[in-house]
Order: sequence, then C-alpha cells, then structure tokens
Amino acid sequence: MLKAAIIGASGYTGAELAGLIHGHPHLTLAGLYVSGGSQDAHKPFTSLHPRWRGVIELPLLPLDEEAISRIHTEADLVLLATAHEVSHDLAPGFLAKGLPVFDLSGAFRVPGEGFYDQFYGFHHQYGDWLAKAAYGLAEWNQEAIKAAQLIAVPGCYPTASLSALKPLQQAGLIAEGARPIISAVSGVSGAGRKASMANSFCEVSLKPYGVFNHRHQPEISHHLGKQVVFQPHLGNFIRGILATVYVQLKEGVSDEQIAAAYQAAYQGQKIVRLAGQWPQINDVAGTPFCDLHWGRDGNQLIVVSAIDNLLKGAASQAIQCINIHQGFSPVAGLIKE
Ligand SMILES: NC(=O)C1=CN([C@@H]2O[C@H](COP(=O)(O)OP(=O)(O)OC[C@H]3O[C@@H](n4cnc5c(N)ncnc54)[C@H](OP(=O)(O)O)[C@@H]3O)[C@@H](O)[C@H]2O)C=CC1
Ligand SMILES: CC(=O)N[C@@H](CCC(=O)OP(=O)(O)O)C(=O)O
Repeated sequence: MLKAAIIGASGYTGAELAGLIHGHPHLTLAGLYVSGGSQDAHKPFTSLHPRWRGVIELPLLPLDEEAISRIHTEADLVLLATAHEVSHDLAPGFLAKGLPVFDLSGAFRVPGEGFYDQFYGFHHQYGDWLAKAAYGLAEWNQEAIKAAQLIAVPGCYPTASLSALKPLQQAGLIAEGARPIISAVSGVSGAGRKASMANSFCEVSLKPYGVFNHRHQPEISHHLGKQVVFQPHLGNFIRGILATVYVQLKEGVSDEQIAAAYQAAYQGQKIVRLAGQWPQINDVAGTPFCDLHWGRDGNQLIVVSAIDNLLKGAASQAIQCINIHQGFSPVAGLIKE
C-alpha cells in the first residue's frame, strides 16, 4: 500500500480525496492536514465531515515543521487540496524530497511569462517546476503523467470543456478562425468550503460571473491549442458542472467523422462516457464520470459535458492521475472492475 498525505483535508476536495483513498485498493491515508493555524486543527475529520463517521476516524493535523518532516519520511506521495498560492509555496519542498505531488490547485497548470501575475494575482517563483509539471487530464496525457513528479490536476470547468472539445480539435473538425463557445454552470461547492457572502444560501441565484476574465479561459485555450470563449455561471445546487459547448464545424464534416472523433478518443475509456442522450448533472453527481453527447444543425455543433466538479473536476481525476503514475489500473478505487 502506498501512503498518501492530504494537505487541505478539511476542504471539499480534500474530504473527497480522503474518502477515495480510504476505499482504494493500493492507497492508504498517511495523515490529514490543515494549515498550521487552522481553527480545525486537532479536530476529528468526522466532526467536519460526519458522513465518514466510524469509517475515517483520523484527526486533522496542523501542517507545522514537525508535520512536514513526518510527511517527508512517512508518506509515499502528497496531495495538495489547497488554494493556488498555498500549493505554489508548498509543492517545491515536497518535490525536493523526491515525493510525487498531485496538486488540485491551478498553481502549476499553465506555463507562460506573466500568466500567474495576470490571472492569479501572484508572481510565480518556480518556473522550473511549472515547466516540468504534467497536466493531469487523465484520458489525454497518460505518458506525461507517468513520467512527471509533479502533476497539475486540471480545473473543474477545463475538465468538462476539454473533454468535449479535444476529440474535435484532434480530428481537425473545428472551423479555422472560429472560437468554440463554452457556457457552463457549476454548483456552489466549486467555490470551496470557506464562507463567503456570494455563496451563502440566501444570496445564491443562477447568474454569470467572471465575464471575459475567468482564469479557466486561458487554461482551456492553452491545453486545447485554440482560443475559446468561456462563460461560467453559478447555479443554485451543491455539486456538478454542466457545460454546453457551441462549435462551428468545417464545411463538409459528416456525422460519421464526429462520431469517429469521439470513438477514437474515448473507446475503452471507462470514465468518459459517450452517453447516447443529453447529459444531466444528476447522472454524474457523486460519480467519477464525465458524460458527453452531441447534436448538430448543419455546421453548428452542440456538445454537452457533465461532471461532478469535486470528483472528475478534482479529487477522482487526481486518483486517476495517481493510478496512471503508479501503473495501477486507471480506474482503481473509482469503479469496481
Ligand atoms: N471545489 C472545487 O470544485 C474544485 C477545487 N479545485 C481547487 O482545489 C483546491 C482546493 O479546493 P477546495 O477543496 O474547494 O477548497 P476548500 O476551501 O474547501 O479547502 C481548502 C483546504 O485547505 C486548507 N488550508 C488552507 N490554507 C492552508 C495552508 N496554508 N496549509 C495547509 N492547508 C491549508 C483549509 O483548511 P484551513 O483553512 O482550516 O487550514 C482546507 O482544508 C483549490 O486550489 C481549488 O481551486 C479544483 C477543482 C475543483
Ligand atoms: C463555482 C466556482 O466558484 N467555481 C470555481 C472553480 C473551481 C475550480 O475548478 O478550481 P480551480 O480554482 O482549481 O481552477 C471558480 O469559478 O473559481
């Protein structure tokens, strides 16, 4: 069994990771950590996440110097379920000790001068690690994920969007010069567990945000190799993302070519499902799946993609990355085989 330490284990994605690792055939928990000064330090994990009562009875430990030394010597791999700046600061220390790091934040996803200053509001100090990190879009990047020591698990909207668009881009079916348009709705858990006015029960209403300035637009464009228009919306539900993607096809593209592009990309892949009907959040919430379906009218294609933002959009994709990195079955701990 490989021992996995989770930093940020009291948060939404960290708690999902704890559950997935607890149930994984080849992984075991090597500690659940929160910040050194956390108000939750030393509390039982289950006092924050009671659904794991009697199952994961571990304390939330403060990430102080002693804890970091303990992780260096006792853990086989580290999962960072922390804010971007926190992951940016923590990852290099674990990497220097030779530990593989799977980072759920955006801190190592997009190389490029000035990118983090512009879209994340901090200056990136670790260009060498940023250049060496593998982008953990599991169905698309297996060789890089296997080889890298640092895996940057994609954002939730980019996972939903890229899963829909990459087969078309790879097959060369998208019209030159046309920008695919992604309109996506996320559940409120996408914003994390920390309280904020915008995410409080009485304030949440279906609405757009991040118009023309969301950091996932450049993340999607970079990893697609084509500029996109991306518009996120906050929905009044807890978990899940539904992305509707509008694509202008090249002249003369046939239904068979579109179907072949998706078959070529996902045949034999168990996590991305070609749903055969329009996806809905209820079908994927609480699961590691990404459901896709498409329809067309002439050269106008619509693809719909649905995922659970906390799972395929974060924690279960991180587990897919660990599985690939370690040579386990790609779906170990996610789907019974
Ligand atoms: N929520 C989602 O759907 C998705 C989130 N992500 C990304 O994953 C990361 C985690 O997200 P999410 O789970 O939603 O976040 P949460 O806000 O729910 O959790 C953050 C966790 O980090 C801990 N933490 C904060 N500061 C530190 C620190 N200095 N050292 C150690 N631990 C710390 C928090 O505990 P405490 O403050 O008590 O220390 C908490 O456990 C983020 O980068 C997010 O952008 C990616 C894809 C989807
Ligand atoms: C509803 C909501 O607020 N969602 C988050 C996306 C969370 C995510 O994918 O995470 P990364 O920050 O790691 O990219 C947002 O739009 O910022």
